[in-house]
Amino acid sequence: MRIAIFGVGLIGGSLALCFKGKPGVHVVGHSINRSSTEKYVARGVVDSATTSLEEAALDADLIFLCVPVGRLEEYVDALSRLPLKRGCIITDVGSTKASVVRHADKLGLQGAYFIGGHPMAGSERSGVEAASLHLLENAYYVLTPTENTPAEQVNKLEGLLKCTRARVVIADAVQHDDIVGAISHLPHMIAVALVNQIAGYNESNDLYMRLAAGGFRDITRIASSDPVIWRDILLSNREVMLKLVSDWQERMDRFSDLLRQEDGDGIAEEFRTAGLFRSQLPERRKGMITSLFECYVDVPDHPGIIGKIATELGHAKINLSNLQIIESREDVPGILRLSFRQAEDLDRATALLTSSGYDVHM
Ligand SMILES: NC(=O)c1ccc[n+]([C@@H]2O[C@H](COP(=O)([O-])OP(=O)(O)OC[C@H]3O[C@@H](n4cnc5c(N)ncnc54)[C@H](O)[C@@H]3O)[C@@H](O)[C@H]2O)c1
Ligand SMILES: O=C(O)C(=O)C[C@]1(C(=O)O)C=C[C@@H](O)C=C1
Repeated sequence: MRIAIFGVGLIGGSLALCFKGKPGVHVVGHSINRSSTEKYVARGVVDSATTSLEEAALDADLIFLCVPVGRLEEYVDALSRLPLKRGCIITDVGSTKASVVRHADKLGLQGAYFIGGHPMAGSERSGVEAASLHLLENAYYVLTPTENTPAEQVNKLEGLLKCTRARVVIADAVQHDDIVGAISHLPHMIAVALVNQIAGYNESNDLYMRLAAGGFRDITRIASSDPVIWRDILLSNREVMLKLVSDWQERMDRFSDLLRQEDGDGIAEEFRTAGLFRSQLPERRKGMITSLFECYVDVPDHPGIIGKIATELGHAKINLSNLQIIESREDVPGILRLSFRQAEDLDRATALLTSSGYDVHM
């Protein structure tokens, strides 16, 4: 089986790593730059790489388009002009689905099938350097076949995606964009607006930046995402975003009213409602390179306490992937953030530390 990946960056590279080395599979990477193709091979992410679109697509059974959303349609067009292998499946990983699915449907590929795709995993990092074999593990992977897509082809793609260990979900492309606009694209816009607002204040007083602690970091991680990738996503989902921004402004207006009216009960109610909904979110799944499985441990301000916790975990053969002190002040208990690569390690660490008398929370 020959799998071609156009754009071997964070997502394309992570997919390539999932397929590479499987028996009978050859993964070919495509980039418009020779230096990039050399890098893909040197890093061992693909079996071969080329700058030629024709060469990459030739005889491919499966083609993944992993370029910015704004480039997807021209790739579908270019592929439609090539003599593709009969039964070839072309899929993409773009964060919006309606426009590319509509475009491919209109085009009517000869002997090949287009099935829109979107793995709901990622990170604020980009490029092949950020690719990971585990990125998509346990994440939802949305496929958006249309009524013209044969079920057999969808099943074939679903079967191939098993290598990623993601969970496939079938959705309508337009509905996908409404929902993902709300739970992914809007948060990115809010994070960026918030960072830029604070950066403005910081120009006259750098204490803003120096005091920015856990809360600011937690809500703004995604503001460091790639500008071109996100420009394309937001423009492609423009209509949906305009409605969502307007709803967001209404939410902010509500907060302004509550503040103006000094309505403490109303403010507390907003937090209560939000906390309740958030506590019902599905269990945190792996799907991000940076966050993985995490828990927080309240630690007393004793010298050597961090070493003691790390040693306890080590003795129990629990693999810690990161450890961060997020709050530590004299005479006040601190908070340790522990990150693990496996859910099982998180569960075992929680049980162990709780039985040793530590307060562990998620
Ligand atoms: N970053 C995420 O969290 C995330 C998650 C799911 C899906 N996606 C989608 O995956 C796709 C790729 O995003 P990524 O995060 O892997 O980005 P990336 O920047 O890591 O990779 C993009 C790849 O496309 C190539 N590329 C960039 N501009 C190009 C152009 N003009 N022509 C041809 N190739 C070009 C780059 O060389 C790179 O290999 C996007 O469509 C994005 O919407 C991103
Ligand atoms: O975790 C992140 O950094 C992401 O931005 C991942 C995220 C998301 O918003 O959840 C971003 C874009 C994708 O299309 C899918 C996933």
